[in-house]
Amino acid sequence: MSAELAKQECQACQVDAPKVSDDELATLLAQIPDWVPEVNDGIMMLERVYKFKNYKLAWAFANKVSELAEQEFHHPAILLEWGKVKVTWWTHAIKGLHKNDFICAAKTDQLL
Ligand SMILES: C[C@H](O)[C@H](O)[C@H]1CNC2=NC(N)=NC(=O)C2=N1
Repeated sequence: MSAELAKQECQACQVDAPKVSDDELATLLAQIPDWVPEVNDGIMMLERVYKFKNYKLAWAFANKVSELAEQEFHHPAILLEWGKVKVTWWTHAIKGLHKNDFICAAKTDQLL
C-alpha cells in the first residue's frame, strides 16, 4: 500500500491547496501505519521515530531524508539524536496535512 504512495510525486505547495479531508486522512494513514498524526500548535503533522544502533547511522539516515526533501522540494522537521531520528511532515503553506506529506512519509520509509 505505501509502495503505491511512494511512487507518486509531490505537487508544488500552493497556499490555497486543500488540506486532506477526514476520509482521506483515514485512507492515507492506513497506507503508512508506522506514522502517527500529531497536532502541534494547532497544526496536524505526521511523525515517525526511527531507531539506529548509534549516532553515525542516525546521522546518515537524516542526511538521506534531507536529500529526499530537496528532491521533492518539500521539507520535514528532522530531529537527530544518538540512535534516533524523528521525522515530522506537514505543509507549511496550508498549516496542515496535504497528500504531499503522505507521499513523502512513504518515500521516507523507503530510505531505510
Ligand atoms: C517557499 C516555500 O517554503 C516553498 O514553496 C516550499 C518549501 N518546502 C516546503 N515544505 C513543506 N513541508 N511545506 C511547505 O509549504 C513548503 N514550501
